[in-house]
Amino acid sequence: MSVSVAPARAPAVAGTAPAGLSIADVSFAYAAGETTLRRVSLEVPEGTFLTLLGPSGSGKSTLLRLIAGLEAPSDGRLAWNGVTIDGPGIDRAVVFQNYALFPWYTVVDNVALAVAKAHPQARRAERRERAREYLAKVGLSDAAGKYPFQLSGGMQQRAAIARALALEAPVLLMDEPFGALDPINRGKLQDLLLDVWQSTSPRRTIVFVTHDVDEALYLGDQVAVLGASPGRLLAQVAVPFPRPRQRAQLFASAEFHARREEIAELLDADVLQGLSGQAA
Ligand SMILES: Nc1ncnc2c1ncn2[C@@H]1O[C@H](COP(=O)(O)OP(=O)(O)OP(=O)(O)O)[C@@H](O)[C@H]1O
Repeated sequence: MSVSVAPARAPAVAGTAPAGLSIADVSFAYAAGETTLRRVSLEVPEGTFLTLLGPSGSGKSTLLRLIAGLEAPSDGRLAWNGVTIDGPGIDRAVVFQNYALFPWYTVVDNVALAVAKAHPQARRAERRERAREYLAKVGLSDAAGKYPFQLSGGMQQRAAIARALALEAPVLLMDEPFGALDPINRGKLQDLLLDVWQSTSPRRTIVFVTHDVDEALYLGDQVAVLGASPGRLLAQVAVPFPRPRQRAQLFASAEFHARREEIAELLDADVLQGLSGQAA
C-alpha cells in the first residue's frame, strides 16, 4: 500500500490564509548564522489533530513555540484563522512535558485558574465547579484537593491537560506531553486525549510534538515530518485510519506497519542525505 505523502505545500499568500492554522514559508534561527527551521509551510484545517514528528533537534519544539507566539519567525508568517500570530494568545493553550503546575495550589485550584482566564467574570465557587468538571473528564475527581507533589507523573499530566482544556482555547499545543511517562500510562493518556478531543464539538485543533512514529500515527489526522538537516519539512502525511481507533487492532494491522515503514524511510533518507552532505 502506498502512503499519501504530500510534499511541503506551497506557501499561502499573506492575507489570504484559509481557516485554521497557516504556516507559510517560515524560517527561524536562535542565533545569527544558524538555521533552526528552513522555509516550513503547513496548512492545518480547523479541528485537525496534527502530529509533529522528527528526530531530536529537528525543530519540533521550536515550531510549536512559534505557533504559541513565544518566538517570532525570522521569515514567513504564521496565522490562526487569517490573523497573524505575533505573540501568545488566549486562542492557543500549551501543554509542556514537565506539567508546569503551580506547586502551591491544589489540583482543583490549578485548573480553576485556567477557568478564571477563560471566564474572568465567574465567581470563585463557579470557577471551582467548572474546574471539577474538567478534572472529571480526565479521571481525576478524587485528586481535586491534592497538591501536585502528591500525584504521580501520569496524574500530574492529566491535571495539566485538564488545565489546558479549561482555557477553552480552540488550539491546543502539546510538546511531548507524554514523553516522561511509562508505556502503560502513555497509552492510557493517548486514549484519554483522543476521547476528550473527539467528544468536544467543535473539535479543537491540536498540534502534538512527538519523536515516536507510532504515537504520531495513532493520534494524528496528519503527520508533519521534520528532518534534521535542519528543520526542514520533509512531508505532510495524511493518516487514513478511521476514528475511533482501536489501539490493539490498529497496531497489529499491515496498514499501520506500512505507514510506519514509509515514514521511517523518509527519516532515514534525510539522515543519509545529511551524512553525504557532511562527507562532501
Ligand atoms: N533557546 C534556545 N537557544 C538556542 N538554541 C536552541 C534553543 N532551543 C533549541 N535550540 C536549538 O534549536 C534546534 C532545534 O531544537 P528543538 O528543541 O526545537 O528540537 P526538537 O526537534 O524539539 O528536539 P527534541 O526532540 O530533542 O526536543 C536544536 O539544535 C537546539 O539545540
